[in-house]
Amino acid sequence: MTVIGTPLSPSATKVMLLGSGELGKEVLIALQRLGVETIAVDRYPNAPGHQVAHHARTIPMSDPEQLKALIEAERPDIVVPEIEAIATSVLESLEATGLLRVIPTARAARLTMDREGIRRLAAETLGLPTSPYRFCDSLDELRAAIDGGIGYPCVVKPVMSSSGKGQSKIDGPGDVQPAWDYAMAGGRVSRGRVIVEGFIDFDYEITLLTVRALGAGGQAETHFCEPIGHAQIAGDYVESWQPHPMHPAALEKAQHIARAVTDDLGGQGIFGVEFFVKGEEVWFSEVSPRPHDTGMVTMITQWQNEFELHARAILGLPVSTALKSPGASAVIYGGVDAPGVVFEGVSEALRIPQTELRLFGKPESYAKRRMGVALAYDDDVDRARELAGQAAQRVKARA
Ligand SMILES: Nc1ncnc2c1ncn2[C@@H]1O[C@H](COP(=O)(O)OP(=O)(O)OP(=O)(O)O)[C@@H](O)[C@H]1O
Ligand SMILES: NCC(=O)N[C@@H]1O[C@H](COP(=O)([O-])[O-])[C@@H](O)[C@H]1O
Ligand SMILES: [Mg+2]
Repeated sequence: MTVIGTPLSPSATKVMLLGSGELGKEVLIALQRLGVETIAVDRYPNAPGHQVAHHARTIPMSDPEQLKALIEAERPDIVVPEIEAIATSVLESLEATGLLRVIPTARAARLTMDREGIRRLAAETLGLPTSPYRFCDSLDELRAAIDGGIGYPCVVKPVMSSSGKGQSKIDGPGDVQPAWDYAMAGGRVSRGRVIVEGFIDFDYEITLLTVRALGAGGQAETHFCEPIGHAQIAGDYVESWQPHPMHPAALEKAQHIARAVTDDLGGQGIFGVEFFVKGEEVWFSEVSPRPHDTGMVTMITQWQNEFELHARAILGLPVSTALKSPGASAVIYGGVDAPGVVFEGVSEALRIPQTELRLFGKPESYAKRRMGVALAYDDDVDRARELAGQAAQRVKARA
């Protein structure tokens, strides 16, 4: 049974977020509402989550010594990874002491830290359908992998990256060298290894938010949210909507795969399981053992959004994945490279009916940095997409 203490007192239930961007910020808000004492950690000061937590700490989270020292100093009950680039060996050794819990598990954080652990688990251990793939450590190996069977078109990604950073599509031999160079420059943590995947010519792609929470008897239970459709440009999500209609056979396959992956990863919390779908055929793409960027739409579509679901599941509380209304989200990019930007058009955006905005408060804008998101609801999901898109377009950052 869950008990929650009083923040800033000896009885406090303390949760540390490793990564405090837009997703962590909402998890922190959900935890605060449940009376949890929160510690937000990120690699740079004044990250979105730093601005709403009880405590804000800035360290390079991929440095094992600094991460260990911080966790030992703060003594959280629960550690919640929010990005993948974390020294997960430290989490595994601390979890083994039994003094704290890692969400969902330290092993899940390690396996999803880079693309190799999770891809080999899904495709080779669990036998799930994925794109064909090879891992390569040099340009020559990349060329050999493509010529040796992956073929064209294909997609190259640094093994450790997200939001499309360092990712490119290769249509022919002339694209190989630029794709390699871009991957080397674009990973979140530099490492000379990439995955090359055969290109899947899908009809649509979805995120299936999957929650592992505790039932009344204390046993793990799996809950699925309605499928979230999304559109990506250069590997980064620009728009998402929920629900995305699916053929019942495809939905059943996706749920079956999501259950297989999340059962193996174990623990408590929400997972964003990504799929490519063509007709009734379904490919597993990847999984985040944490809230998913495309799931920001649930801030307007679900009674319990993905951040609240994560907070509840982490704490061992009951969850509901029920839909409140169909809806959509549209990303607001920085558009400019500048610190301390000013957002114009906010009231014009919110004059569009049935919309909401989130401005994340990132201290510095880059042209392609996600700075906010517009949300809209409507019984008609296409109408919701139009409204969210219009609202996002009206918001402009300036230096
Ligand atoms: N093998 C593939 N075939 C077709 N499209 C692909 C393939 N791999 C990736 N993509 C496209 O690129 C997008 C991003 O890929 P992926 O999810 O692997 O990258 P990511 O950097 O981990 O993104 P995020 O962290 O935002 O989820 C996918 O959602 C899809 O639109
Ligand atoms: N696809 C993963 C994802 O969306 N992660 C989210 O982006 C933040 C980093 O943003 P930044 O690169 O702008 O600092 C992360 O902290 C997380 O909230
Ligand atoms: Mg992805």
